[in-house]
Parts: sequence; C-alpha cells; structure tokens
Amino acid sequence: MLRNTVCALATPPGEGGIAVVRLSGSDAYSIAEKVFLPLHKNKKVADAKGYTALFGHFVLNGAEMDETVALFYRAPHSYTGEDVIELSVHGGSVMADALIEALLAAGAAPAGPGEFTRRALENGRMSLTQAEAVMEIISAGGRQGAALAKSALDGRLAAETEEIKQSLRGLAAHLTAWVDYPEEDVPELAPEELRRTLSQAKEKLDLWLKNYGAGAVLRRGVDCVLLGRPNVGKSTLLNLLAGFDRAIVTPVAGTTRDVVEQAVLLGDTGIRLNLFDTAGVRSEEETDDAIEAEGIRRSWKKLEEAGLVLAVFDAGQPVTAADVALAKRCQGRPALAIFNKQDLAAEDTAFDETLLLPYFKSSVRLCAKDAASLKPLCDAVAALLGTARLDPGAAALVNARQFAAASAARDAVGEAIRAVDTGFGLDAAGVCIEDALHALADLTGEDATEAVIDQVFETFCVGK
Ligand SMILES: Nc1nc2c(c(=O)[nH]1)N(C=O)[C@@H](CNc1ccc(C(=O)N[C@@H](CCC(=O)O)C(=O)O)cc1)CN2
Ligand SMILES: Nc1nc2c(ncn2[C@@H]2O[C@H](COP(=O)(O)OP(=O)(O)OP(=O)(O)O)[C@@H](O)[C@H]2O)c(=O)[nH]1
Ligand SMILES: [Mg+2]
Repeated sequence: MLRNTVCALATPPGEGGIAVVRLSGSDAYSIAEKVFLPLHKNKKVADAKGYTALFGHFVLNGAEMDETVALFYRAPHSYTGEDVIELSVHGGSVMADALIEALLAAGAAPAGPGEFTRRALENGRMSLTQAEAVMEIISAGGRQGAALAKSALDGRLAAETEEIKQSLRGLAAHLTAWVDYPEEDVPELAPEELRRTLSQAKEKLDLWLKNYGAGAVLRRGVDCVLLGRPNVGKSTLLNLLAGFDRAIVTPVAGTTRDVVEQAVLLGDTGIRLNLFDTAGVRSEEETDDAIEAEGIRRSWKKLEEAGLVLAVFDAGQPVTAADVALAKRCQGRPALAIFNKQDLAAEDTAFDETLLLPYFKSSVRLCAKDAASLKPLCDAVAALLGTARLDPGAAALVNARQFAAASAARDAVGEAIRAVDTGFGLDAAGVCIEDALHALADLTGEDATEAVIDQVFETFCVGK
C-alpha cells in the first residue's frame, strides 16, 4: 500500500468555495506534472520547493479544465511524511471529480478511508492515539470537544502514558533483578516505594477513565429525554432550552403526542443536547386513547436510550404515584430531577420532594416559563455529566478502544497493589506490572497489529 501514490478529495463533497484534492506518495510530483500546468512557462512542478505554491490550470484528456492553485510539500515535511501536492480548484464536485479523473489517468490510485492519516502513522509522523484524535476533531460536535481532541493530537495522552510506563518499567526491572538474581544482593524495593509508584499510576488511569464519559459528552453531544406526567411543563422546558417555540404548549394535559426532537447548545457549557420532548407519562390504563398510549410507550423507550434524563415534576401539586413511578425508573441513570412551577409552589404546598429525591443524583428547582431558569439548569446538567470539571488541555481517552486499554491497565495496576498489600510476594506484583505495561502499549498502539489498525481506520472518511 505504501508503494503507490494516492489521491482523494480533501474537502467535503458538495457545493463550496474551493475543492482541494490531495495527492501523496513518491510519484506525486511526476503525476502532478502531467495534470497541472503552471501559468508561467518558466516554472516547473518538478522544481517546486516545499511550502511553495503555483498558479495554473489542470488538464483532462488534453483539455484545459479549471484554474488551479497547487501547494507543494516535500517529504518528510508534510502531513503524511511523503511528497504531497494539494490542488485547489473551484468548488462544487464537477471540477474536483474531473481533477481526480485526470490524476487517476496519470497513475495515481484512489486513497482509501483515512489513508493519508494511516500513512502518517506508518511513516512515524504520529501515534495511534494521535491518529484517533484526528478522527475526533473531524467529528467533534462543539468547540470544547474539539479542544479535547486537539490535546490528544498534540500527543498529551501518548506522552503521559509514556511517563506511566517509565515508572512501571523501573519497578519491573527492579523486581526482575530481585526475583531472578537473589544471589546478586539486589536491594529489596521498599514496599512503601513500590506502593507509592503503583498508586500514582492508578490515580492517573482512574482519572482518565472517570473523565471519559464527560469527554464523550463534549465531543459528541448527548441524547437527552424530557420525561414527566402530562402538563408538568416538559415542552415549556424544551422551548426554554431551544430559545424558541419549538413545541406546542397548552394547558391541556396530553398536548405532546409524538416525540419532538431538537438539538440545542446548552448555554455556555459546550454541551450539545439532542433533546427529545415526549408525551406525558401516565399508566397506560389511565388513557383509553390509543395514540396517547403509543406515545407513552415511546416515552419509556427514550428513557432507556438517553444519555441524560430530565425528569420533570410539578411542584405546584402533590406528588402522585406516577411521579414516584417515574423517579424509580430514573434510579441509577444519569437523571436530573426538575421541580418545575416554583412560582405555584406555596409555602404550605403539598408537594413533598423528599418522596422523589432518593432516586436522583441531583435536582434543581425552577420555573420553566422564566428565562432566568436557564442558567441554573445548565449548571446542574454540566455538574451531573461531569463536563464542568474537565480540563480541555488535559490528556483524555477519546474512544472505546482507548478506554478498554486504559481499563485493562488500571485493573492490572490494581492487582499489583493488592499483591503488595496482601504480601502475595513481589513476583506476583511483577507479573501484574508486566500486564499493565502490555495494556499501556496497546493504548498507544506501539505493538498494534494490522488488524487493530484496520479497525481504527475503518471509521475514517476518505480524504483524511
Ligand atoms: N492545506 C492543508 N491544511 C491542513 C492539513 C493539510 O494536510 N493540508 N492538515 C491535515 O490534516 C492539517 C495540518 N497538518 C499538517 C501536519 C504537518 C505538516 C508539515 O508539513 N509538517 C512539517 C513541518 C516542518 C516545519 O515547518 O517545521 C514537518 O513536520 O516536517 C503539514 C500539515 C490541518 N490543515
Ligand atoms: N405557572 C407555571 N406554569 C407553567 C410552568 N411551566 C409550564 N407551565 C404551564 O403548564 C402548562 C403545560 O405546559 P407544557 O409545557 O405543555 O407541559 P407538558 O409537560 O409538555 O405537557 P404534555 O405535553 O401534555 O405532556 C402550560 O399552560 C404551561 O404554560 C411554570 O414554571 N409555571
Ligand atoms: Mg408537551
């Protein structure tokens, strides 16, 4: 695969100002020479230095097609580490398609998904975690999510993983010497020292694992369902979050029938919520309306699927059995209790929130009709999802593969600590530390097999 020179559209397909086609590989210059003709006849593609540009046009089957700007990179100073030429033509896909056709005819091969980044990886330009970060930047749902991925692209995760490995390697070397060469009189590693180094490693891994969910929320957004009895104010809340009258609000219970979907950016939290407003839930026996019953079934289904549940209650009325039933279904889920209609909640109100609170991790009191409620709601959600405590510049795990490798490493380090604590013997601890080192090598992809790399690049887009 590394032998040939590949090309692909690097900008999104469809209408746009310009379209960029990227060419990478050892024959990039000789192929480009056949397709791109500089305006000034004294300029030659073959002579173009790295980081210079030329203006001209490209030809297809002998015909002059479109004005073109060519940008030149010389190996190894390019994204892939190979000779790279980027050709920009007018946007829309017509000219870009014609240019690709000309490049293929001149001897280039079409690039596979993620092939440019894969070449960068294989040429030692980036680590596997960095390649994965590229993918995350492309698909990030918001600026903070992209900032997280950018820190991975800068190699924070790889660098900090290397630090952990260094410290564990030090322990492993010492333990090996001590176990294998007892006659050599290797000084025994103080258990406190061993324990301290292991604990530090475990703390860092624990932090990464703990922040993974919150990072995913920032990068990808979260599906969020509004649930509650009819008329408690779910659609009013949706409209508050959306900033416009997205859903119909009326005093009639059972106004919302089907699931109403709306993506919103949650204040300045950087969280993108895919909101689902649902039909008010009451027991299916309570309604003889088949449409409403189906709506209720869909509401419960959304509860199962959602990454965030906003359970809405009417604080102006006594808690009902349906409220408690909803609260119970929220237990153990990422759910926020919203005690709405505070303006109607008199001092002596019969609404007893203590009946509901035990089932929720957190709660907020507000009045959905009042715009001032937005801020406390945003803060409560950010706190519940853990995004508020994230440092976007810190090392972060960005996908399930990395999460699995870090979990395995954390578990192995945990085992090693147990072995030390329970006096299992230092050779047992040594075995666990080796396991942890393997898991960490998996994380950065040092010994990644072709199959693992294939899997990582499976989800990349062409042109990246
Ligand atoms: N036009 C264009 N913009 C782009 C990209 C690209 O491929 N093309 N990138 C693609 O994702 C990103 C930038 N990635 C790049 C990474 C390294 C090099 C590069 O030439 N590196 C040299 C720098 C030498 C120096 O000046 O010190 C090197 O590392 O040797 C270029 C682009 C974002 N913007
Ligand atoms: N006083 C007061 N009324 C509110 C508040 N929030 C919503 N309402 C009113 O409560 C009624 C029902 O609001 P909706 O948002 O339609 O309630 P819902 O939960 O979507 O109802 P269904 O779609 O029928 O399940 C409307 O008349 C709203 O104006 C609030 O904080 N205070
Ligand atoms: Mg509604």
